[in-house]
Amino acid sequence: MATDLDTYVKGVLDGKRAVIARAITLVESTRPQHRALAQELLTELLPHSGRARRIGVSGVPGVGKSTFIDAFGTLLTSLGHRVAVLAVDPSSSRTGGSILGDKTRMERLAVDPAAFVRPSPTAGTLGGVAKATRESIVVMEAAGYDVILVETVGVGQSETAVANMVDSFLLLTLARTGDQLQGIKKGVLELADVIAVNKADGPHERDARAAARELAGALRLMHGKDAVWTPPVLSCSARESTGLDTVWERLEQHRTLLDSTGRLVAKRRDQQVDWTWTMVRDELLGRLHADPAVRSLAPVLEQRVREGELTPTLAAERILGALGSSETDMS
Ligand SMILES: Nc1nc2c(ncn2[C@@H]2O[C@H](COP(=O)(O)OP(=O)(O)OP(=O)(O)O)[C@@H](O)[C@H]2O)c(=O)[nH]1
Repeated sequence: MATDLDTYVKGVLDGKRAVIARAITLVESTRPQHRALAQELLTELLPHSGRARRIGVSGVPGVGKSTFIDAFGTLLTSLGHRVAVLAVDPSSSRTGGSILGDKTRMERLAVDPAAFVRPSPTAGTLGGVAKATRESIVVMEAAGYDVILVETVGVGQSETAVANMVDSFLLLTLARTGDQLQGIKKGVLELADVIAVNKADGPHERDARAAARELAGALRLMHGKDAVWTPPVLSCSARESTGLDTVWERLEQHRTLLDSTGRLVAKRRDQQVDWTWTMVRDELLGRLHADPAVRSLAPVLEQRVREGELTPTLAAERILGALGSSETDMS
């Protein structure tokens, strides 16, 4: 059933779940006629967006992200918040575009009327998935959700992509001490604003607390004593819903700090500009790979570079020179 722009806008602003779901499907679509309508919709919704707390949640598979988001989201809705859960997982085939996958992953939240759980778009490339998620944030905020949790798989570039679309970045980790700390990628520690050692329950509770203290010390060294914000390291149990209130408090503190220093506005503006250039780069790359002249020229040039007959610099220049030209024999 085709839906017109006004129906989309009104339905989203009224918080109608079926329309919100269709609006997100629209912004995820790569079909040209959908893209045009999606941009019109986003233009209408943009003035109604921007008021939510945007939080990234990351951690390696097995750390307990689903359990955490289910418990954390439930805590937030009990405090009166409306919570949207989005995900960036370009490798995701687990949901196949249906919401069922996440319904079973987040049992309580999926049936909570104050929450909306949306699985990662299965668009394929990270650029495509990130674009759809960024635009879905606009839809969810316009629909009145005031906490947006963006989940990411703890591998590859997805974390950086998510860090670039949220205000605060929460890293979930497991009890590790000493040498095991090396196992946490430094890059992801640099993105983290709050860290929580999960599964601090039963026999693991003491280990988790000790690991949190050790990691906190490492972070103080990393950030220096004059840092405006040193990421706090907490411990929690998603399974038993303990320590989650402190995680929320610290995320709130981080957001208040950003807000009071004017950095939240600056950060979001920078993210918009960053997003623009990311899309320009993705689009250019897409055109490059689809260009007939480039496609016929590239294998020849690659071969000549392999044979040492042509420098990579000259080959790159020729590839770029071929873009958009109908000449195919430029080797
Ligand atoms: N003891 C304990 N186990 C937990 C806790 N949180 C999650 N788990 C368990 O850890 C396993 C992985 O949990 P998931 O929530 O599926 O974690 P995940 O692999 O990061 O999640 P996805 O990537 O979303 O699939 C499950 O067996 C959970 O029951 C916790 O706080 N304590």
